[in-house]
Amino acid sequence: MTAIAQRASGRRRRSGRPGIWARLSRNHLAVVGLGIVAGMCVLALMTPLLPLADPNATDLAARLKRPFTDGHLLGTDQLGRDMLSRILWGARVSIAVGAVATIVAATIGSLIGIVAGFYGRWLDNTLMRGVDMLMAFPYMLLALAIVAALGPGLLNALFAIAIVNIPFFARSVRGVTISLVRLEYVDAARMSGLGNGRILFSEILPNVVPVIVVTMSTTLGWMILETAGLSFLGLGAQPPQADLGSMLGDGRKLAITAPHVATIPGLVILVLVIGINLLGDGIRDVLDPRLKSGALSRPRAMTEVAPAAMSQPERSAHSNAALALDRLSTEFRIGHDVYHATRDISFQVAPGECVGIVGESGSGKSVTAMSVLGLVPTPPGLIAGGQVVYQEENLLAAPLPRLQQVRGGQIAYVFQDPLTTLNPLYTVGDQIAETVERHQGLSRRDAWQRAVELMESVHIPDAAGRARAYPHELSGGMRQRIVIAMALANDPDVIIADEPTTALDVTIQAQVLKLLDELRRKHNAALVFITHDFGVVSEICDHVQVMYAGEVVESGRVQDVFERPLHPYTRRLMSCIPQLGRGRNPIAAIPGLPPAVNDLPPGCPFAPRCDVATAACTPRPISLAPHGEGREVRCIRPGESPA
Ligand SMILES: Nc1ncnc2c1ncn2[C@@H]1O[C@H](COP(=O)(O)OP(=O)(O)OP(=O)(O)O)[C@@H](O)[C@H]1O
Repeated sequence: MTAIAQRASGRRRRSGRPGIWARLSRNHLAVVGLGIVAGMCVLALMTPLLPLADPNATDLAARLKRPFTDGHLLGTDQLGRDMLSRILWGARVSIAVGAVATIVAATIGSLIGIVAGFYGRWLDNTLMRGVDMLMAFPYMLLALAIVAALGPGLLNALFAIAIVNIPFFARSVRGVTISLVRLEYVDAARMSGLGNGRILFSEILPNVVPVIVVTMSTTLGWMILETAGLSFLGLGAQPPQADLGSMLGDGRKLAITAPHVATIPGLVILVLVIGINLLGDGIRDVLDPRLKSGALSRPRAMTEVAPAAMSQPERSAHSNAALALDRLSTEFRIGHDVYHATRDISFQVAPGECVGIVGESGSGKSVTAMSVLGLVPTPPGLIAGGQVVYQEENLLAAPLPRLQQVRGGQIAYVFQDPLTTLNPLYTVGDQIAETVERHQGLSRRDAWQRAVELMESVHIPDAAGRARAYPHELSGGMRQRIVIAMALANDPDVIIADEPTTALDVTIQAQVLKLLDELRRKHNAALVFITHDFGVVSEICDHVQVMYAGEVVESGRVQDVFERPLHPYTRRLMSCIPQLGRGRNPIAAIPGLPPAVNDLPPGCPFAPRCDVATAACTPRPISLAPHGEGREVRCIRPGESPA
C-alpha cells in the first residue's frame, strides 16, 4: 500500500460510521430522554439506601403539609406520610411493573409473531386469529376485564397490561418475519441443510431483534401509563403498597384543598413517560438509519433547490444543446453530515446525440440524472448550485407545475428497474395510455390506441394483446421495452436512460441498446445514457463523461477517449472490459474503494487507488482542464501510464 493509500484508508477508518452512542448523542432530545430515564432509574435503585422516612408511616398530626415544610421536602399526604419517600418508592414500583410487563409482552408477542410468520399456514392462521380476538376488544376495557377476573393487585395489573400489549409485538414481528422468510439468504440457509430451529435463530431472529427493541422502547412509556391508569382506578397497587397511579388516585379527592398530593405524582408520571418516549424515539432512529436519512419519509414533489442554483442562463449560451448542465452540484444533508454526491457537473447534449455517463457504483451518475428533473428525494437531497438549461430556461428555478409538464413530456426518464417503476396492479397498456392522456389530453380510447402503437414501435410482438398484460406477466426485456415506450409516449426532446440494461442478459441488452439507438435517431432525441459499462458506452454513445466520487474526471468523444484515455481512472475502467480473443488474460480490477463523499480528501479523490499518483496529487483540488480538441481531464499527469 502506498503512503497516499495508507493516509486515505486511515482517514476512511476515522470517518467510518459512528457507533450507536455517538449517533444517539447527536439527537439532543434523546439525550434529554436518556438523562431523565437514567436519573429516575438511579433514584429508584438507590431508594432503599437513601435516608428517607418510612413511606407507610402515618402521622395524622402532620397531615397535608405543603412542600418545603420542615423535614418534608415534598410535603405530606392525607395520612401525614412523607411524599418524597412515597414518590421514590412509588416510582420504583411503577418503573419495575412497566418494565416487566414490557418484557413479558415482548417475549410472548414476538414468539407468536416469529412462529406465525415463519411457519405460516394453519399455525399462522390459528395464532393470528387469537391475536385478532385480543385486538377486537377495546383496549382498556380488556385490561379492566382481566383484572376483574383475576382480582385487584399489582401483579394482576401487570399481567393484564402485558396481555393487552401482546398483539402489538405479535403483529409487527410477524410482518417482518414474513418479509424475511422470502429472502434469498433464508432459502440459501435452507438449501445448505439448516433445520428450521437453526434458521430461526441464526437468520431470522438477529434481523427481528431491532424491531423488537424499537417496539419495546416505544411501548414502555405507554405500559407505565396503563399500569398507573389501573392503579388510579383502584385495581393495581393495593394499600399500603403504592405506585404513582394509586397516589394520583388517592390525591384526586384533595385536588382543591391540597393540590400537591395529586400534582406531584402526576408530574413524575409525565416527566418519566416523556423521558422514555424521547429515548425510545432516539433508539428507533439509531436502530433504523433509514428514518434518520429520510429514506422512509415521503419526499417532496421536487428536489429542494438552493437560491444559488436559481439564476437564469445567459441567452444563447447553450443555443445548440437540447439539454445543458452547468456546474450542477447536488448534496444530501443527513444529521450534521453533508454528502457531496455530485460537484460541478457540466456537459451538454445536442438533438440526436448520445452522451454517456460512466463510472463505478456510487460515483454520482443517477444523482446527476435525477437532479435534471428535480427527482432527487428531499429530504435529504438539496441541489446546491449550478443550472440545468432546457430551451433557454433553468429548470432548477422552474415551479413545480412547469417541471411536471417537462417530466415525461419533453424530457423522459427511463429508470433502472422496470419492475419497481411499473405499477403491478395495472396493465402495461393502461400505464402507457395514462402517460399519453395526461400530457396530450387524448380520450381514453385514443390513448389506448396510441399505447398499442408505441408498443409496436418498440418491437413488442402482438402489441394489442400484450397491452392487456400485467407487468409480472412479461419478461425483463419486454418490461424494459414498455418503460421505453412510456418514455417515447410524448415524443420527448431528451431521453435520460439510467442503466436501462443492467438487469438484462447480454442478448436482450444488445436488443434494447439497438432499439434506443434507432429511436433517438428516428425521433432526433438527445439521449443521456447512464451506465457503469464502458463496453455499452462504445456501442451507443457519441460523447462520454467519466465520473468518479461525484466529479467528472474526463470527457470527450467516445472514439478519442477509447483510443487514448487520459485519466488513470478511465484507463483502469477500460481495462475492466473483457476482450474477445483474450479470454485467458485476467481482467484488471481497480484495487480499493472510492472515498466517502462526506469526507473527501483535499486533493484528487482517485489518488489512493491510482498507479501514477505522486505527492503533488493530494494537497489541493485538481480542476478539469481542456486537453486537445473537445476533451477535458482532471489530472496533473494526463495520459501517463505506470513505468
Ligand atoms: N437518498 C440518498 N441519501 C443519501 N445519500 C444518497 C442518496 N442517494 C444517493 N446517495 C449517495 O449519493 C452518491 C451518488 O449515488 P448515485 O446513486 O448517483 O450513484 P451511481 O453512480 O448512480 O451508482 P449506481 O451505479 O450504483 O446506481 C452515493 O455516495 C450515494 O450513497
